Amino acid sequence: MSLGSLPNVFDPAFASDPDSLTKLAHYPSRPPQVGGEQGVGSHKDSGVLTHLLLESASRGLQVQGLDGQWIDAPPVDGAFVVNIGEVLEVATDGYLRATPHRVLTPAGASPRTSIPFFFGPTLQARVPRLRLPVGLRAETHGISHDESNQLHSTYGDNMWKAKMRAHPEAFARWHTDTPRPAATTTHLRN
Ligand SMILES: O=C(O)CCC(=O)C(=O)O
Ligand SMILES: [Fe+2]
Repeated sequence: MSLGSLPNVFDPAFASDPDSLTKLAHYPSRPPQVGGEQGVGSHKDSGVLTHLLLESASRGLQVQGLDGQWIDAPPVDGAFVVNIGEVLEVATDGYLRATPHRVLTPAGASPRTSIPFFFGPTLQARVPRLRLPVGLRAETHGISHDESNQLHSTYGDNMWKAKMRAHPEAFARWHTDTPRPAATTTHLRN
C-alpha cells in the first residue's frame, strides 16, 4: 500500500485523533407510484478509504468507470466494498483514483440499509504525497483536475469542502461566518 515508500509513511497523519466515522444509512422503500429521485447522487468520498458493508440483497450502488459508464456494484458475501477517497488520490498522485459512485433507489425499490466506515486521518493532517517509483509513475494520469471540485491534501479541508457542497442550505443558515478551506491549502493541479 505504501507504493514504494516506507510502510509507515502514513502513520503520522493517523497518529492522534484520527477522524474516522461509521454511518448507518437507511433508504426507505419507494412505492412504485412515487416519483422523484432518492438515494445518493454521484460523488467521491472525501477521505482516504471507505469500507462499505452492504446487506446481501442490497441493490442500487453503482460505480463509474473511466469511460463514464455506470456499473452496478452488488455486494459480495463476506466482503466490504472499498472506495478510494480523494485524499488517497492526492497522496498517490492519481495512481489510485477516487471512485465516483452513487446510490439509486428506483420506484418500487425495497428499503435499504448500508454501513459505510470512513477511514480518515487527523483533520489537520496534511497527508504526505508519495514519490512513486518510476514504474508506477508511468501508470498514473495524475490527480483529476476539476474547477468545481478542488482536492486538498489536508483531510479537514477536503472534508469541509464536501460537507459545504452536500449541505448548502445548512451552511447558508448556520455557517455564514465559516471560512472556506484555509487559504494556505494548495490547489492541486496535474
Ligand atoms: O449507501 C451506500 O451504499 C453508499 C453511501 C455513500 O456512498 C456515502 O455515504 O458516501
Ligand atoms: Fe460515498
